[in-house]
Amino acid sequence: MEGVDHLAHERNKSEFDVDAMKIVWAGSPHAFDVSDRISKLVASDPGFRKDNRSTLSRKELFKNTLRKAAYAWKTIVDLRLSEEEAAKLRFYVDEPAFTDLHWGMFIPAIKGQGTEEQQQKWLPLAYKMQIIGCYAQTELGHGSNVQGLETTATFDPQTDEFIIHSPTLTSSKWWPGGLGKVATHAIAYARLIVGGREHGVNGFIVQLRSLEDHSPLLGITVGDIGMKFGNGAYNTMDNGVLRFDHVRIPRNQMLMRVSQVTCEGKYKQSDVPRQLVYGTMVYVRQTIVADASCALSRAVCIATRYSAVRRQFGSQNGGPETQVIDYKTQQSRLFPLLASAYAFRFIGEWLKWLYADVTQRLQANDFSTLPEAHACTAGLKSLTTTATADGIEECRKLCGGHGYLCSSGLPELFAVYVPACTYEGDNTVLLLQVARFLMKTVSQLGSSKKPVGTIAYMTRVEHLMQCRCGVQRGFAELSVDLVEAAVAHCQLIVVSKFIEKLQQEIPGKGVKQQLEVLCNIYALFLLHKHQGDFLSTGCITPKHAALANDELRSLYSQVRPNAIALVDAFNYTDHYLGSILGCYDGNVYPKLYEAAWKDPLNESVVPDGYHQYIRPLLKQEIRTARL
Ligand SMILES: CCCCCCCCCCCCCCC/C=C/C(=O)SCCNC(=O)CCNC(=O)[C@H](O)C(C)(C)COP(=O)(O)OP(=O)(O)OC[C@H]1O[C@@H](n2cnc3c(N)ncnc32)[C@H](O)[C@@H]1OP(=O)(O)O
Ligand SMILES: Cc1cc2nc3c(=O)[nH]c(=O)nc-3n(C[C@H](O)[C@H](O)[C@H](O)COP(=O)(O)OP(=O)(O)OC[C@H]3O[C@@H](n4cnc5c(N)ncnc54)[C@H](O)[C@@H]3O)c2cc1C
Repeated sequence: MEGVDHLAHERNKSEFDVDAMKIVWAGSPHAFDVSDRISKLVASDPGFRKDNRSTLSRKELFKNTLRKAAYAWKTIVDLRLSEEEAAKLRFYVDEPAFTDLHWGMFIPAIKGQGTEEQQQKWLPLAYKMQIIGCYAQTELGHGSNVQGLETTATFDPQTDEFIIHSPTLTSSKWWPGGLGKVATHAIAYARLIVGGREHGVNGFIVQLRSLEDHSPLLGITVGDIGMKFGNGAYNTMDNGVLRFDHVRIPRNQMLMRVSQVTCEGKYKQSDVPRQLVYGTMVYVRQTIVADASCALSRAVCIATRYSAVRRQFGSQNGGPETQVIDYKTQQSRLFPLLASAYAFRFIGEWLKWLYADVTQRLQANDFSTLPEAHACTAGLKSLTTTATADGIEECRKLCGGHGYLCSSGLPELFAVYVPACTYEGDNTVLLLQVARFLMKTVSQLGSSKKPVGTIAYMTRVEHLMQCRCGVQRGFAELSVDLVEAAVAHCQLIVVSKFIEKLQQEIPGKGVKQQLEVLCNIYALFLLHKHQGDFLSTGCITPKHAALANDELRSLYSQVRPNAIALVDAFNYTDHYLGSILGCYDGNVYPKLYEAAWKDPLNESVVPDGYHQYIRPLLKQEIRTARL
């Protein structure tokens, strides 16, 4: 049955132009072209093979990641790929690595917090990978509370240097990706001390390892923090520990866009807000939102294709059993996730626009939209990563027992993805930031400062005006409710941006109609899930709730014939999906059967350890010996 498309009958049912939807998903014809070309290039190159990750030891796994990163770099250089193509290549190689932090945080931190001069010095080295950087902020004792970091950077005017020091065990840097075994440099965050006075946390470029033999420089103790959740998964990354023992760096290695220290030991603050020291996190949170739709769509693609292949019960007169995708319960779990994948794709696009807009304004010294950008990136990062991590696990369950096999791709995807709920800001901590922003807005309602952008709706919510006295009851006391309010606010953004997307012209037969169905599913599913809140606040009546439920059922029926085409529109190669259950041709069973025999445990019919442990048991030798 090799070469047969087992999902062809499903593909024939679809009512829209899948190729046009692929362009909508990618964002533009150009983005589609790049993505399509590079994903196929990676998939066809045996150097990027990844199906053996779960069976390798940590050392083998890590060395293999180093090999792949070097091979990816060679490919990028040999083929003269553009920055966009290179980023896509790293994405489709699909293996967390030190390069994520080098390109994703180290370089952006220098760009965002370095002066022109610093950028000119460091960026060319970093772009050519003549130095490899990481982002060393978190410590053993403090991650969320950045102001609580203990590492110190004390200015020594005698030598025009900073002395970077870890005064306590808890001040050891702990977690930075790429730090453990690879990075030659770090952006290390430390409390700035000038003339005995403290000036808050700032970033410093610190060389960690020799560029000759990779050994740690004087005063640096560095290593890996150990195995993390799951086999393979995020263990390809060398998250590290780092201690500084009075390490000296030149003064001009303090990132000086936000504040400066002169050679005379004078501390100066620029006109830009201090919060720009946190700017790299805003940037990365925005990219994490865009990534969420990739991870969720990947899981949904696997679960949808497999649900169309898998049959259980319902055979009539010896005919085929029912495809599990036809069960309403399966649809009610799967289709809201499919809708979420599309919703997150569009919110990711919008957030990218918002970030570009705020960056442009910052360059023109307009800081007015920074609080909103912070709230949106923090809140949407929290919402989308929580929903995606939960969604991947739901997809595993939707695939029944086979979803638990590594060859389904779902266990590894979950293990790799789930720390996204913690890194770049714990999701609850981030929602508290959104709540703080919302409460600040509420407290200003009625003043001359009118809320705009994503909070413009607040002026239209009458009862918020009366809530103000309640808010003063204490933020901490009400934090549980405030976090719920923050989630609701973020969901409102997601829904409204999905609706705005539909107001644009969307070419392709039936494409807009499909997106309308998905948008309605996303919104009505939320209403259904939180109907208690909507009913108790009088926003809807029980009749509305029942209608919403009926409408959802009808929407699921409309998605059903298009489900396979809607996941085909993600345009994922089998290599990227990394899942037998999700393979394009749906030829699941022979592939599962074949894969089982390739497991190292099946290399011999009689396992290692038989003579030592099984035979003595069977022969009752163990019991005899004990008696
Ligand atoms: C199967 C294989 C798959 C393979 C897939 C591979 C792809 C995967 C690759 C993914 C790569 C991802 C790599 C991840 C690497 C992770 C890196 C990290 O985690 S780096 C460390 C990140 N750390 C954090 O995020 C820490 C979180 N904490 C904070 O951000 C802050 O400390 C805080 C905001 C929680 C509190 O800060 P504090 O100064 O105490 O703030 P206040 O609450 O007092 O607020 C003061 C004021 O500032 C405003 N504010 C706060 N933050 C910001 C900001 N970032 N930007 C702008 N403004 C900010 C805040 O609102 C307050 O404003 P005010 O007007 O006073 O109310
Ligand atoms: C895989 C991975 C990669 C990482 N990579 C990097 C990296 O490259 N560079 C780097 O610097 N860091 C990195 N980190 C660290 C990461 O940024 C932190 O772990 C994260 O910010 C959470 O901080 P924490 O560990 O201190 O959590 P904690 O703050 O200790 O959280 C523990 C619990 O306390 C709760 N909590 C904390 N504060 C509050 C509060 N104010 N109110 C209510 N509840 C609260 C949280 O919700 C959570 O439930 C990485 C972490 C992981 C897991």
